[in-house]
Amino acid sequence: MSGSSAALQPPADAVKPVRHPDAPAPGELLGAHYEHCFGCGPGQPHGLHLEARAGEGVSLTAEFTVQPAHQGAPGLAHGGVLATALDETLGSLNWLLRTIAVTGRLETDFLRPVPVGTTLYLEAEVTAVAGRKIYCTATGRLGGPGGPLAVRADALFVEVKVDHFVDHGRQEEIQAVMNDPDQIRRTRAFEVNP
Ligand SMILES: CCCCCCCC(=O)SCCNC(=O)CCNC(=O)[C@H](O)C(C)(C)COP(=O)(O)OP(=O)(O)OC[C@H]1O[C@@H](n2cnc3c(N)ncnc32)[C@H](O)[C@@H]1OP(=O)(O)O
Repeated sequence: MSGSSAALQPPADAVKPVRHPDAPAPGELLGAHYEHCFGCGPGQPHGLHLEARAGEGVSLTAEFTVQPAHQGAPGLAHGGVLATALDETLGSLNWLLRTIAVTGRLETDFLRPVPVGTTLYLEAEVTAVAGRKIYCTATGRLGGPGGPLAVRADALFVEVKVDHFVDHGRQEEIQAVMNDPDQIRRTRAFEVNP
């Protein structure tokens, strides 16, 4: 079964998303937003090391290669890891809007098993925005853009202030980010508009 629930249907007053004028150009790699992010950070040895690239409008593509550390069943990717890849890809869209937002709801369809060693090719786009609510959708294909559809997701992200992280995050990590002399790295840790 597939298709998103009523909770992920944009309301009647939803509008089309607007790409931020300073969003990276189509084709540009977005880079990791935070070194220790499990989804994209280079500082996580068993992380996904997902690489996202800006697309046209408010869309992007991303890739990640399933490693032995990502197994659930023997030789197959864990479903939670695949959901993480979708979540990270969808979350990266907010950089194109220059909005700080967190996942409120993520609905995932697992359509085919994904073997270890496979590169999952992901495509995502924001479909609608209603106030603080950002509606988006993503697919993951085996091997490349024309590969078989393996996973898909619909999600709702909710815009938050940077206080969301400062108030709830462990002080150790928040302080380390705040003390980073690199302003871009500091702001991107929370995907904040610099
Ligand atoms: C920095 C980028 C990192 C990217 C990494 C990948 C993304 C992530 O994994 S983020 C981490 C996982 N997510 C989280 O930890 C979020 C935890 N949840 C929260 O903090 C809160 O519940 C939060 C912020 C989502 C919403 O709370 P709050 O700010 O009080 O807003 P709230 O008033 O409840 O909701 C706002 C609107 O969203 C809707 N909404 C909120 N949650 C949901 C949900 N689960 N399903 C449907 N609608 C929802 C509400 O109904 C409300 O709608 P309306 O405006 O029409 O009344």
